[in-house]
Amino acid sequence: MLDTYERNINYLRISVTDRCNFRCVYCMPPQGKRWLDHDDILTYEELLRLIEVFNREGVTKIRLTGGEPLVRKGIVEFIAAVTALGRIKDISLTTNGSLLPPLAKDLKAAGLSRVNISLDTVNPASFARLTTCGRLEDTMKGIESAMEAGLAPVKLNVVLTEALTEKDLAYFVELVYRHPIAVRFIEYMPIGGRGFGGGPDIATVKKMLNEAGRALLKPTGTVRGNGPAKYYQFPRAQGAFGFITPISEHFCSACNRLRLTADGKLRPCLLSNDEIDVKTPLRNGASDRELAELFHAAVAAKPQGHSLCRSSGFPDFERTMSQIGG
Ligand SMILES: Nc1nc2c(ncn2[C@@H]2O[C@H](COP(=O)(O)OP(=O)(O)OP(=O)(O)O)[C@@H](O)[C@H]2O)c(=O)[nH]1
Ligand SMILES: C[S@@+](CC[C@H](N)C(=O)[O-])C[C@H]1O[C@@H](n2cnc3c(N)ncnc32)[C@H](O)[C@@H]1O
Ligand code: SF4
Ligand code: SF4
Repeated sequence: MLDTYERNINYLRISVTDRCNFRCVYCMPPQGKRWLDHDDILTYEELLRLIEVFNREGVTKIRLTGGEPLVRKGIVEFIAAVTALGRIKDISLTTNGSLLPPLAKDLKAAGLSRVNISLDTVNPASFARLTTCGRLEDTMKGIESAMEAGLAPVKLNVVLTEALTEKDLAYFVELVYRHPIAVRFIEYMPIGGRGFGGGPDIATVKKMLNEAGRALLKPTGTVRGNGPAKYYQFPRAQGAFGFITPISEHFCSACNRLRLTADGKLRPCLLSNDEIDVKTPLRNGASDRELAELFHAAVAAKPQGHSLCRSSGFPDFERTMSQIGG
């Protein structure tokens, strides 16, 4: 469905839970957040109904996120049910990877196409500090299991922090030469974390990658995805690097998405507090037509760009990133 600015909205990011087994410093406060009660979270049946209705309005790609989507029980069966609808072309998932090893093969068999895994550094101490309670080794095993299961292309999400070192970049260069992995560097967005600064900027990272790879990264269009990353490749490398620049070079003119929070709010823009409640009407017996109208309202409410584009600065965010799904 086209929005006011002629953007085709065909992608829904669904947060299946606000819960997480990590506490990344840029994503949530150190004490975590008060979790939603189970009753406040959309059930899988409710999610399936919304997916069917929104699919008729043009949604063909879905990403499951959270919090950590793999902490929610029944996720494999849910993905199988979405697959069984036979209408969604691309089902993907964003995860911290730590819980993937026992699930990766089942997720693939259920119809999950691919995973994006967060990995900000390969230094175990820095990883533990950034995630507060994560272990590097668990996420590394998760990445291996995703590759073995064929959840391809595996993409890594690296938020730019001061923990990112030359050693990390050398590791990532080696990785993309050897494996068909996409490593994406993401600018920090000031939303709901502990306040954050430092870390190299994108230009510095690109320069350091060129030095570490002893070659020049060239733009490439070969990486499958629905998101905002711009991709580059070294000659003869199997994988690629991507850059996600919501701050220095935003991509709002190509925005193709809505978000659905775990507690059933449709969010027209990641970086705006506006939300439309679908859970209450859904639970009060709304018809498919009425639910479709809420989808239309969310599409109509999509801003042309985030508030920094309008020079009014970011608002005070009411939710953390973990409560929206990134
Ligand atoms: N500002 C902004 N950031 C986004 C948007 N979509 C994703 N991001 C950020 O991009 C990073 C990577 O997101 P992912 O969940 O891995 O998904 P993706 O890159 O959109 O997915 P694919 O391209 O389909 O693989 C996260 O930090 C997101 O918060 C968006 O619409 N606006
Ligand atoms: C909120 S997480 C949810 C999925 C999963 N728990 C994970 O970490 O991949 C989704 C993505 O948002 C990114 N993210 C979280 N907080 C961010 C911030 N303040 N700025 C930029 N990206 C952020 C994470 O690195 C992750 O790649
Ligand atoms: S980025 Fe993902 S893993 Fe880290 S705290 Fe947020 S939701 Fe959890
Ligand atoms: S900031 Fe908002 S408008 Fe811009 S790409 Fe992200 S969700 Fe879309």
